[in-house]
Amino acid sequence: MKLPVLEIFGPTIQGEGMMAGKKTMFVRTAGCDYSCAWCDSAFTWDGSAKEEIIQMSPEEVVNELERIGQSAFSHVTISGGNPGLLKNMGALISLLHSKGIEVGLETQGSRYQDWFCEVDQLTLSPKPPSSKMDTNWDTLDLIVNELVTHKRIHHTSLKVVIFNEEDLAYAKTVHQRYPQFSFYLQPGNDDVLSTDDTKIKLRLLECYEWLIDQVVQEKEWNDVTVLPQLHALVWGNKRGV
Ligand SMILES: C[S@@+](CC[C@H](N)C(=O)[O-])C[C@H]1O[C@@H](n2cnc3c(N)ncnc32)[C@H](O)[C@@H]1O
Ligand SMILES: Nc1nc2[nH]cc(C(=O)O)c2c(=O)[nH]1
Ligand code: SF4
Ligand SMILES: [Mg+2]
Repeated sequence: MKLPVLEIFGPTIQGEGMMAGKKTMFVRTAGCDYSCAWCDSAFTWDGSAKEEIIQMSPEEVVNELERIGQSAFSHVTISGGNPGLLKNMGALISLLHSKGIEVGLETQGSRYQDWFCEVDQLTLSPKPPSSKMDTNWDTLDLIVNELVTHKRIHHTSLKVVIFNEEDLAYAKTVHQRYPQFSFYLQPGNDDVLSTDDTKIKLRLLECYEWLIDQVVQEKEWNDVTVLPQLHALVWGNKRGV
């Protein structure tokens, strides 16, 4: 019943999507079934941090969250890697709920788990062409059908990262295929290795402005939300924030 954990950090703010700005702790699991060309967390799957992976029980995860967060949090975001690969995540979610802590989770939507229906804010982030990954639409349809059947629409959002016009066309396909979910567009960070914070921040704002310009023109984008990665704007490419 252990989970491969790579990082536990916080309290910080959720930098992305439907809960952007919300105070939260993070649990980052190791391992991903994708290898996105621009992944900002490649250390979770490329082997570079394999010595840092700790197999932890749900109780050990909660103990560590409470050790570093004290009582200064009531929300936990689980990300990765792809936490959707882990069949036994349900036990951690139940334990957090039993302590009155809400749970958000980030996944690309390449695998379904029953416990998706227990997540308070589930973000499905299918990957556009610039990632060089292919979307399995049958799997994404299955996940969406399960979430709709279990009345999870208001606990779920879609978020697509955008680097170019081809990505925007892909995002439009996703939005039109699953119009029932709130939809977020996020500018891509094209320099995930840079340590020059001033340069990163200016570049991210430039990409954010470009994305806003694209969206405001078009009727098809009338009910989307365009948000940058707030943590990247504040802290650049720093890990553990
Ligand atoms: C690191 S991933 C982990 C969760 C899951 N594997 C996923 O991709 O949804 C968390 C979020 O960061 C986004 N992301 C990763 N690299 C990015 C980049 N270079 N620029 C903008 N967003 C990025 C992903 O699209 C995803 O929404
Ligand atoms: N502050 C903060 N917000 C985030 N939202 C999604 C993140 C992720 O890496 O999944 C992330 C992260 O790493 N930090
Ligand atoms: S799916 Fe998420 S963690 Fe996996 S490679 Fe892509 S962005 Fe990185
Ligand atoms: Mg991140």
